[in-house]
Amino acid sequence: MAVQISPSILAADFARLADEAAAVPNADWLHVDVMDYHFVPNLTLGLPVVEALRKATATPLDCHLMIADPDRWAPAYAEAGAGSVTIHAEAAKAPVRTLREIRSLGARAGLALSPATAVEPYEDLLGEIDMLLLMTVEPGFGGQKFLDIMLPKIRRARALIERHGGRIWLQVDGGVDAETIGRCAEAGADVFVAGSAVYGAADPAAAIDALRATAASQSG
Ligand SMILES: O=C(CO)[C@@H](O)[C@H](O)COP(=O)(O)O
Ligand SMILES: [Co+2]
Repeated sequence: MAVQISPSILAADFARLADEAAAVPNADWLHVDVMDYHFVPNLTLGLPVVEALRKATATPLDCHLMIADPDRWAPAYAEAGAGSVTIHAEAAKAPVRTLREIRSLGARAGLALSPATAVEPYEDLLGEIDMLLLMTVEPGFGGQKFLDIMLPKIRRARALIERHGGRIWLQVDGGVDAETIGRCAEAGADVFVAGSAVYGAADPAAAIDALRATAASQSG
């Protein structure tokens, strides 16, 4: 699978989101971190901002829902035009129903696992998803240090995905930068979220090109 880069707008200037989206024309996705003060101790943005962003950019939106009730809200993000909607396994009470609803609305369905959540118990859900998101920091904030202890989990997830036909994208999110992306790619990730490493750079588009090149050089 070709490397994909999904810059997180959590690290962008929220007062200039349309300009910040335009600053990364080479991004495959725009990663939109939705937080609700309940699932995580932070509050970011919700449906009205996703709807506005949808109109402001042609880049597909990769919505990462860090919210307490994804079963209730995830379909609305697909209806708002997100290209991909990812729910957390720790929060969803009816993940199969919710993932099916996301897909039926035309979006890709993602399942996210926080660092302490093992991937193996979710093997039976792999047929319901298009992307598995492994958090490589505790969810809630950008700018945290990459957790190296997640590398074996990335390898195990890649092996599981391959056993199921290799169709599912494997996304890593948190602390992904020029120094850590190569290890993630080598371990089997193929979609890379990067917030600070892109929007903290003087030239965000050049930072994406550099991240993509490093990941491509390390992926198997
Ligand atoms: O979901 C999250 C944080 O909960 C991420 O998407 C962060 O926004 C990534 O930011 P960096 O770690 O790359 O700065
Ligand atoms: Co995220």
